[in-house]
Amino acid sequence: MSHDFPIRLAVVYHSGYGHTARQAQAVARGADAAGNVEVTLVPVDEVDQHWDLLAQADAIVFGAPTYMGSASAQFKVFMDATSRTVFAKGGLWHDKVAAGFTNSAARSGDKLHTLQQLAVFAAQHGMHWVNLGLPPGHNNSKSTEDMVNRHGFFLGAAAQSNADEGPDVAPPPADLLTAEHLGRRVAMVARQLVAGRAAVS
Ligand SMILES: Cc1cc2nc3c(=O)[nH]c(=O)nc-3n(C[C@H](O)[C@H](O)[C@H](O)COP(=O)(O)O)c2cc1C
Repeated sequence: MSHDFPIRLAVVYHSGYGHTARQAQAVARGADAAGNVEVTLVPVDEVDQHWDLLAQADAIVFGAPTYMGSASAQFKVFMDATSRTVFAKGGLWHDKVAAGFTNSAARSGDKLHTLQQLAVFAAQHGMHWVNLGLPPGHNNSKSTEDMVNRHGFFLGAAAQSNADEGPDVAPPPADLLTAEHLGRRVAMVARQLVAGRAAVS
C-alpha cells in the first residue's frame, strides 16, 4: 500500500512491573513497520503532557495489564480522566481508529473482559475499533505455543507473562509478535481511513 499518507499513532498504556510495557513496545514496532507512521508511546502516568498529541492522532491503541479481571486501576484513572479532557470537549477522539491489548499471568486470566472494557471505552469516544485479524494460533494438535495469537483472541492482542518471570523474558516472543501484528494492522487501517477521507472529501 502507498505510504503517501503519513499516520500519527499513539500507544497509551499502563504497566506496573514492565511486562505490558514490552507488549506496548511491540505494538509500536509493528506500527512503525507499516512505514511513514509517527508512533508515540504514552505511559498513563505521563498522559497529562500528551493530551494535545492524542487529539491530533489518527489512531490510539490502548493497553493495560489485567488486574483482578479488568484493566488496572491506573489505566482506569486515565479512562475516567478522558471524560473531562476528551469527551466533554466535544468528542475530540470521534472517528479515530482504536484497538487494544492486555497481558496477564494466567492463560485466560479473564483478559477478554479487559479487551471488552477497552472496546467499550473506545465506543464511548466514537472511535472505530480494529480487531486483531488473526486466526487462533494454537487450537489443534499440530500447532504450538510459539505461534502468533496462541491465546486465540479476536478482539485484540493478548499476552501471558509467567508470574515468576521478569519482563526480560515475559511475555514470550509469540505474544510480542502478536502485538506487533496488531500495531501494523492498526496503522494500515488508519492509513486506509485517512486516504479514503481524502478521496471522498
Ligand atoms: C493487583 C494484581 C491483580 C492481578 N490480577 C490478575 C488477573 O485477574 N488475572 C491474571 O491472569 N493475572 C493477574 N495478575 C498478574 C498480572 O496480570 C501479571 O503479573 C502481568 O504480567 C503484570 O503486568 P505488568 O508487569 O505490566 O504490570 C494480577 C497482578 C496484580 C499485581
